[in-house]
Amino acid sequence: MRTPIIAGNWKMNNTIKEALELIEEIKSYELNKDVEAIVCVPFTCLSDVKKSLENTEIKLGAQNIHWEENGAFTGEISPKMLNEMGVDYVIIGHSERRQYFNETDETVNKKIKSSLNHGLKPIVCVGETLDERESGIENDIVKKQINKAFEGIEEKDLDNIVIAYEPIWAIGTGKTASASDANNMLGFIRETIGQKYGEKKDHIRIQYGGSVKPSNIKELMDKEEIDGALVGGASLVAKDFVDLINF
Ligand SMILES: O=C(CO)COP(=O)(O)O
Repeated sequence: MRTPIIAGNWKMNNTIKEALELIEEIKSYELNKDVEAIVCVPFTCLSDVKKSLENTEIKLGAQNIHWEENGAFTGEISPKMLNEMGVDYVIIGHSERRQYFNETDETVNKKIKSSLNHGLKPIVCVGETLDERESGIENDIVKKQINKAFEGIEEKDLDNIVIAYEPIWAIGTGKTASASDANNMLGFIRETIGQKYGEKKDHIRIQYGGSVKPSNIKELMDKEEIDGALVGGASLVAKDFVDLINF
């Protein structure tokens, strides 16, 4: 039985003051304890949000990481630094980072390994563009992303990794993959993991992401392969995020 997992990706939103207001509002609601809830906040808010999450079950996530522990990498943040701040999860390979910041399958792989070595749980993002889907090559694209991401990753680490399938054409566009399309792709991802790790494939949690809202969460979560959601826009509104956790 895989624990459902709802993660909010705040992206580049919220000052510290705004972040604390949002967390306070989320905390004012009763949350389903059977669902793992995570907020992935900007680096600048990590420390304050961590304090505000004390005595709650909500986990803390970051949105990126460098694979080295330290060194001449101006503007980057290392796993050691995130670890010190009490971060539990880190999003790796989000399509916005692949598109705007030269994230590649190779750097995604290095970041996953480094996160695991420092006790951080990676949320590994994969997904195809609209062009790729219309050309019918979405499975090939996602399979390649998964295989590269998991190169050199040991079976014992699978319990600490989450995969997020986010078709790029569904992010922030209001277009959601249909629940059955999403379910099919997640099943395909699980099979791809199974080709490498056998039965362990049933342990790994796979999220869907892309215009997830309170109005479509139930249909998505009812699907067998969908273990949770990685949520952008709706995670910035306290009541919506709470409704997603309490789907
Ligand atoms: O990119 C996403 C989460 O990482 C999805 O964003 P939206 O939920 O705003 O479509």
